[in-house]
Amino acid sequence: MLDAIKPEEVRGEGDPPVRLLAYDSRDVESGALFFALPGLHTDGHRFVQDALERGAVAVVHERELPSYREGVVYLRVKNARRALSAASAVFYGHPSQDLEVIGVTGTDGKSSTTYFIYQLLRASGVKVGCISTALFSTGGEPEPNPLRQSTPEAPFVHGALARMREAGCTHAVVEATSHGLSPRTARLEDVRFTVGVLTNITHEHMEFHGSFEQYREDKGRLFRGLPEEGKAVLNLDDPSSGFLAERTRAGVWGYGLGAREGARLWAEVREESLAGSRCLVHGRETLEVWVPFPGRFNVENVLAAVLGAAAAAGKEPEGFLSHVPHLEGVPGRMERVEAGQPFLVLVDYAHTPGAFEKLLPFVRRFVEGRLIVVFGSAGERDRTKRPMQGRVASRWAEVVVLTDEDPRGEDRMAILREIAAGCEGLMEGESLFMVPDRREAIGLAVGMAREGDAVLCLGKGHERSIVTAEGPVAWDEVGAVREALAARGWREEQGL
Ligand SMILES: CC(=O)N[C@H]1[C@@H](OP(=O)(O)OP(=O)(O)OC[C@H]2O[C@@H](n3ccc(=O)[nH]c3=O)[C@H](O)[C@@H]2O)O[C@H](CO)[C@@H](O)[C@@H]1O[C@H](C)C(=O)N[C@@H](C)C(=O)N[C@H](CCC(=O)O)C(=O)O
Ligand SMILES: Nc1ncnc2c1ncn2[C@@H]1O[C@H](COP(=O)(O)OP(=O)(O)OP(=O)(O)O)[C@@H](O)[C@H]1O
Repeated sequence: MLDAIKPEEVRGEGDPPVRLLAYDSRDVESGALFFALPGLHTDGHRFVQDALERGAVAVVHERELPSYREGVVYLRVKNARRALSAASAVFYGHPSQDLEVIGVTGTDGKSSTTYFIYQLLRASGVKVGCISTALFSTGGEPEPNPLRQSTPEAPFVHGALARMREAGCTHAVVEATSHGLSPRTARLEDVRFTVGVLTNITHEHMEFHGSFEQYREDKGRLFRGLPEEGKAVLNLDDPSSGFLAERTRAGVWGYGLGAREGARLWAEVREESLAGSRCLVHGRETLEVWVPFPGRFNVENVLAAVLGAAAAAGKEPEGFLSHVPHLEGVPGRMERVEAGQPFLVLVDYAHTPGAFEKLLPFVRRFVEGRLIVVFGSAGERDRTKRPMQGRVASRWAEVVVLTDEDPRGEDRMAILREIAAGCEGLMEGESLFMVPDRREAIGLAVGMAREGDAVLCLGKGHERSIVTAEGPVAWDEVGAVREALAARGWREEQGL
C-alpha cells in the first residue's frame, strides 16, 4: 500500500497490519490506517490523537503534527484524499479492474438512469451491483443508500465494488457526481470505468466548483478517463456533449429526442401523459416503446440507460428495448400520492433550475386548475440557483409555497427570501408563501388545493431527513402529504 500512498516522509518503524481504512476518527477501530483530511468545517489533523486512542496503527497526514507517538507509523503526503483513494483501491484488491464499471454523471437524472441500467442488465442475465443516491446493491436486491452521499468516499466505493466481485457480479453501475469526480475529493480517482453516461449538464453546485466551466470540466473527468475500447454515452440534445466527445478516447454513442446526426438511438414521443410516454425509438430498426415514467426527461434517461447497459454488456441496444415497459422507478421521483382527493399530488426530487424547467411545463399541460408548488433550496450549498428556481417556479405555477429543504446552519427565512427574489408576478400572502416548517407548508398547499389543481412537493423525494443546524431531523415527504390529505378527510384506503 505504501507504493500507492507515495509518502514524502515516513516516521516510525515497522509494517503494522492494517485492518481498515478510516477518514473519520469516530469510525476508527483497532488496526485502522487513519487519513487526516483537511475539511470545510474542521481538519482531520485535529483528530489524530482521537484516532490513536481508538486503535489506529498508522496515520496519513499532510501537515506536521504536534507530536508523534512511539510505535505508530506516520506517512506524510502531499494530498491525503488522493492517498486515501489510491490506498482504497489497493486495500480492496483493485475491484474495478475485475468489473465492467459504468459511471453515470449529469446534473439531473443520474439516480434514475443508474437504476434503469442496473435493471436492464439484470433482466438480460448479467449479475450487477449499483451505488446511487437512492438505491444501493452489492449484487442482491437494491436497498436504500445508507449514506448521505450519492458518490461515497473512496473506501466505501472500493469496498462496495469488492463485495460485488465477491458476490459474483461482473458489472457495477456507479452514480458519478461532480463532487465524486472532482480531484478535490478524489472519491473516484482510482476507479476504472469502461462506460461513461451523461444525462445533462445545467446549473448546480456552483459553491463547490466555482463556475459552470469547472463543473463541466469535473464531470468531463469521467469521459477523459475512459479507455479507447470503452464507450461514452452522450445526450446529443445537451450543449456539453460536443465538449465531452472531444475529450474522450472512447467510442461515442449519442442519443436524443428527435433525429440527430450520429445518434445511435433517438426517440420520437408520440403520446404522453402523467403515466408515461409512447415513443418510436429509432436505431438499427424502429420499435414502439412504452416508457412507464412521466416526462420527456425520463425518455432521455431511458435512452441513456439502454445505451449504457448495451455498451457494458457488449450487445446491441435494440435488444434491451423490450424490457423498458417493465422498468421500476426510483422512489420519490414523480410519485403520485392518492387518497381519493379530487386533485393531483406529486412528490418529486427536482432540486435544480434545470429539473424545474423540464418538470413544471410538463405537468402544467395536464392540469386544468392551478399548479401549487412547494419547495426550498439547500442551505450551505449553491446560493446562485435559488432565484433561478424561484423564476422558473413562478413562470409555471399559480401558487408557490417556499419551505425548508436542508437549511443546515443557514438562516431559514433568508434562504426562502433569496428564492422569492427570483419569483416574478406573485403576491406574498396571496400566491407566494414563505413557511419554513415543511409540514406546515405542505399542509397549507394541500389545504388550498381545489378540484382540478395539482400540488407538487419538490426537492425531498425519497430523503429520510431534513438537515437543520442541530443535525438531521427525521422526515417522510409522502407521509407528510398523506397527513395533510387526512386532515382534509382523504385517507388512503386500508386493506384488512
Ligand atoms: C460539503 C462536502 O463535500 N463535505 C464533505 C467533506 O466534509 P467537510 O469538508 O465538511 O469535513 P469536515 O467536517 O470539515 O471534517 C474534516 C475531516 O475531519 C474528520 N473528522 C471530523 C470530526 C471528528 O470528530 N473526527 C474526524 O476525523 C472528518 O471525517 C473529515 O474527514 O468531507 C467529508 C469527509 O470526506 C465528507 O463526508 C463530506 O460530505 C458530506 C457528507 C456532504 O454532504 N457532501 C455533499 C456536498 C456531496 O458530496 N454531494 C455530492 C453531490 C450530490 C448530488 O449532486 O447529487 C455527492 O456525491 O453526494
Ligand atoms: N434527464 C433529466 N433532466 C432533467 N431533470 C430530470 C431528469 N431526470 C430526472 N430529472 C428530475 O431530477 C430529479 C432527480 O432525479 P434523479 O434522482 O434521477 O437525479 P440525480 O441526478 O440522481 O439527482 P441527485 O444526484 O442530485 O440526487 C427528478 O425527480 C426529476 O424531477
